[in-house]
Amino acid sequence: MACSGLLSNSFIANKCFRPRRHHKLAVPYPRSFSSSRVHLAQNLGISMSMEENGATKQGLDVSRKKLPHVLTVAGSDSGAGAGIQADLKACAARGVYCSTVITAVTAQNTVGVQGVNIVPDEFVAQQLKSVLSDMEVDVVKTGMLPSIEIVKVLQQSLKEFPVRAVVVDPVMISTSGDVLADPSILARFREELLMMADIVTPNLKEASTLLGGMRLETVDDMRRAAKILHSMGPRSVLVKGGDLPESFDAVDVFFDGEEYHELHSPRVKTRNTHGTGCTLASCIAAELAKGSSMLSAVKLAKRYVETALEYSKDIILGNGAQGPFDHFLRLKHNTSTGGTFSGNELFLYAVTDSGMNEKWERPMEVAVKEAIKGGATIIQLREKDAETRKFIETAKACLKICRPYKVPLLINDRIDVALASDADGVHVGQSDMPARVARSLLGPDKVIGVSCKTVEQAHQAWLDGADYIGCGGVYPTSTKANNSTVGLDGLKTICLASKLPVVAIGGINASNAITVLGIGPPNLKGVAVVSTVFDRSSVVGETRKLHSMLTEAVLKAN
Ligand SMILES: Cc1ncc(COP(=O)(O)OP(=O)(O)O)c(N)n1
Ligand SMILES: Cc1ncsc1CCOP(=O)(O)O
Ligand SMILES: [Mg+2]
Repeated sequence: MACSGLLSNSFIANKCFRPRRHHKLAVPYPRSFSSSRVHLAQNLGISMSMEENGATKQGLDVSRKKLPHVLTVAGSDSGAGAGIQADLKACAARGVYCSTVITAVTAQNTVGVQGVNIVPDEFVAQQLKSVLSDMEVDVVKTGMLPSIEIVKVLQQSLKEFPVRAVVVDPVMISTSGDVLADPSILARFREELLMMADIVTPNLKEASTLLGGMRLETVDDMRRAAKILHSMGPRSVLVKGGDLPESFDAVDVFFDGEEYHELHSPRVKTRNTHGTGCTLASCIAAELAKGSSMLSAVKLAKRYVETALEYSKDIILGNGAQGPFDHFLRLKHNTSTGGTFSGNELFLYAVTDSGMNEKWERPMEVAVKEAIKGGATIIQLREKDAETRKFIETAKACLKICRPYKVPLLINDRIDVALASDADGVHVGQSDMPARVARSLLGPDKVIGVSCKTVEQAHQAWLDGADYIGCGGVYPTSTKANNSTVGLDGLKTICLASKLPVVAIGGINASNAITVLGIGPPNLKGVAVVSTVFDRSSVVGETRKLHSMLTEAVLKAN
């Protein structure tokens, strides 16, 4: 039996328990998005035959999937908040391979830029050739281009090795106000680089500088700037309004030559904004490499940056005015749930139901105690109709039962009840309070579970700082009316996509629990049950039966 989810379950033991030719496109330079079959196939992640894509057979794997690939051409930031380092982190966070051509090495920190050492243009050319001639780059993202010669070198390289899209972040002024590009480069930007850009992403200062000092103080000014910049050649323009005075939201203006889109996001109060421009542009590039349209790439990138800023707002690093942020959303949460929640707690997850308790004339505390005695490894109080005060009292009483057994007690839906009772966490669904908000209310030490039926929801749960996801209904159940099912296939797809541990829920009982856990992904950590343990005359008996079946399956698989 394929039972790796179970195999990796340490909780039970604890408790009792290679080169390929570059696809040259027959598309006129510099326009880069092509509907050619090669690129359509690449967008879909399908490898074309060797003969079709022009590669030779020798030494190649015909069946391999195309890896989305962004090449960043930018400067190195010793503080690692911006530049090449930010680009690498951003692409990694978005699941895209990132290669690097370094144009300059800067000495900088949170205070500012202390030194810039420009890489000789011949060596920039050599780096470009090394990567572009070999590594199937989808999208090039440019950052700091510190000399006209380097811009020329890049232009030449892209003529020789066209890519699908070019994202130009016109880095001229760092967030600390230091000028990073020679002013004479401006003309070249305007005449050449903007011409080859599929999108250019200036902030207000950069847009103003590119437009000869145009005053940009309102969203209408940004719209005008976007239009003029668009007339200079890029296919799309994103003017970022993060520095717009007196705006409540952060407003960016996107213009593709036809339509304007005002993209609003909540303004995150933080000093940790160093590298947001590089990160946003890299994310746009990453999403384009994965196949997104330009507007959705921009939207996804904005949302990611907003999330990362929110997560990193309290990080303290360096003494300067602007700190870096955490692209992986982990630094702040290193201490999440005291670092103790591993996911193994999800092995046998008992979710209460007051209707069932009433039917069997059993107080909640008794039901919880029996479930724990039978081997439940985590409890959730799911009380849909309880009065708030009573719910808090019950939660407190159940916590007294759970704590000596070190069994976490979570509260379904009600963050207020979790806070008031000092429960170990909450479980929220897609129509409940967003996990990100729950996290900011509960802090880093509480457990947060999120119900997910799709890969996108699972990804968002991770972005939002959840600790696990509940996936289901796996099977139909009368416990939760009108609940759509994902089946075993859906469960497996979500587990494989999830970076978080997963517990399966919905219609799980003694006859199918082993099959469910047997589907294999190692992050499938357990089963959550309601009726199988609580709609029975003996909670302890039913829980024990399920626990010993699961444990036996683990031991057998081992
Ligand atoms: C472990 C676990 N997984 C999923 C759910 C369902 O939560 P939700 O989608 O919010 O539905 P309700 O339980 O609130 O009806 C859960 N409770 N526990
Ligand atoms: C709360 C919930 N969420 C998805 S299915 C479900 C109910 C599961 O109940 P049962 O274990 O009785 O099928
Ligand atoms: Mg809910």
